[in-house]
Amino acid sequence: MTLRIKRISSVYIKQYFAAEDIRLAFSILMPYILRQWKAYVSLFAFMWIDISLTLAYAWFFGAVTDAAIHSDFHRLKWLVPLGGLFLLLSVGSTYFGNYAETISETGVKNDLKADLLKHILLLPFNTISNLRSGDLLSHFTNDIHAIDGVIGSSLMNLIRLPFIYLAVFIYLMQINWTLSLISFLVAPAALLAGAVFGLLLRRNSRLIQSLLGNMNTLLSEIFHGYLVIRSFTMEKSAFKRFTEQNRELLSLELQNAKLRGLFHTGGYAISSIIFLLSLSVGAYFISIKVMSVGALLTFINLVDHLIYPLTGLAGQWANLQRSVAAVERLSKVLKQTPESPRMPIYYSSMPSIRTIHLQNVTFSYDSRNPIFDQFHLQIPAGKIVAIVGPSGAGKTTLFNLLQGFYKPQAGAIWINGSRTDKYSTSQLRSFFAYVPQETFLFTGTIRENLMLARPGITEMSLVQAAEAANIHPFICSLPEGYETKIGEGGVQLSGGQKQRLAIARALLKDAPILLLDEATSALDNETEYQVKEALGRLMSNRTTLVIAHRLSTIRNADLIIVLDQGQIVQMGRHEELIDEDGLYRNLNQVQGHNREGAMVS
Ligand SMILES: Nc1ncnc2c1ncn2[C@@H]1O[C@H](COP(=O)(O)OP(=O)(O)OP(=O)(O)O)[C@@H](O)[C@H]1O
Repeated sequence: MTLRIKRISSVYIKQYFAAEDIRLAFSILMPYILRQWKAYVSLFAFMWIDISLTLAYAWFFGAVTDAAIHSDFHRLKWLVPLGGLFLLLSVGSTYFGNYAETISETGVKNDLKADLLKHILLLPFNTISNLRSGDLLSHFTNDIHAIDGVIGSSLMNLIRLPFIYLAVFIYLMQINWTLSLISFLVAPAALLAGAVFGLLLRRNSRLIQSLLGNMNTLLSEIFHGYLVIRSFTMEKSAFKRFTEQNRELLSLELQNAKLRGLFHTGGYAISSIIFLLSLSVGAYFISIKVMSVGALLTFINLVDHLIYPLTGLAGQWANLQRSVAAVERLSKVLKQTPESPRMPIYYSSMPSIRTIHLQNVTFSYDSRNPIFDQFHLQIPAGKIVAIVGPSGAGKTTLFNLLQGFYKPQAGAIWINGSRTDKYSTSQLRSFFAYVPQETFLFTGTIRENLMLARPGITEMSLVQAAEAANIHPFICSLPEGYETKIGEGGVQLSGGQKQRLAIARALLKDAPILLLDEATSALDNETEYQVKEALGRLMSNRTTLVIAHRLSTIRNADLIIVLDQGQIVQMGRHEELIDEDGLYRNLNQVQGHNREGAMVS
């Protein structure tokens, strides 16, 4: 039994102090705190001014009272201006102390926020795909704001409160040691109440933080999947999931409020008892002439400083723990190894491309089910190469590997005679202009969306690219032309218009390898023909890899590679492959094309 109690209490003590978590939090935050060292040194100085002023004020009240009782006008003459000086000092230190606190807290938070985003932008694809977008958002909206306890006033209070307690206790002992000892008697009760409160509050705060992350994930899913929710009449179930989480949050917040309420009431009760006791015993001491009225006033003024540091310490400790939990959540992202130490930059000069070569490439997303196993592929320079194959064959994965979004577990990819892992991320990304399967446009104007492909582009190149993608006439038909705002994700555009903008953006990048993943799938036949014609001109001096499901779109390709379950099952030109008894002919037949690639009526 005693062993069990010992074990339980050791678990609680461990949980309460959580030394390892605190060490981790400080190891992450210390560089940011040190960057704001001037603000922290000022805060430390203001803390001492504050402690000194607390004692000085209490002494002042006593001295003024005694001087008034004894009609000592000579003393009052210099005491009153001294009080004014204390007041000025107090106002000044409060103002500058608050200012230093804001600088230190916001400075740390801003730097941390910037570094966190930078870190996320540099994470490898396989890491980022395992992190939930709602949690990532929650790091910025909740967690960073919850770190106050380890960087701001709570941290300072953890240092300040023991000092103020000690300073006041020594001072009060000199005034009247019997009275001081009475207040000392409640110290264990105050400490214990604080400790229990701290532990419960910390546990609740952790649950709240994690629930906020879940709610952010749910909300981001609702907003991104808005169309699906409305068309599948999922409004009720989405709303129900949200209200359930919201209710859970409310109940946790209420528990927190109850805890705080209980704690503050307890603290208030203890303070009031001590006040009454001190006043009664003090009044008795005055009546037997052991104490002056001024001394009692000083005592009463200060005695509260013997209670709130004890109860307050636990509150500050709970704040610190809550912040430690927030840093712990941030550390899950921060400890992930970035892909490269620096942000890649845009390379404008277009290197000439010779070949792309995949040698013995083995790759799997989950290290268990290989998408490619000992895969070989030689892509000739300056040609149009089409990749076809059934869904899930590995076509997009091939594009992902080429661009270095994922690294093969074995084998190597060579571009221009060098292994891709020998290129910096900036160099590697400069080789490719990519039109992904799902078009993504940014909130802003058409011009802004095109310009991001190549900073500092001339108006002529911009228009040329838009013309090549057959989107220029449409842009000119809009009242605000290139300055038209396209809404979040380009919601104000049709699928085909978005796709043509994405093609123009890729063309503007002027990279030597063009990767088109179903880039014309949203276009009608006429537009597709025009875009392809324009693309054809642009493809002339670059290597183009095209993924296409509609086989009619790739029959002029220089080389068609037929992929099935990560293997090349056929390779050749359309005319050669259509004659072979194989997957390519089957796929053609399924799509109802004849030998020339025309639709069979
Ligand atoms: N991020 C990922 N994590 C885990 N598995 C993935 C991931 N992306 C794709 N896969 C799996 O890898 C396989 C190949 O997918 P890939 O997207 O390359 O196929 P695809 O040939 O481009 O298909 P589609 O024509 O349908 O676009 C599929 O089985 C898919 O489930």
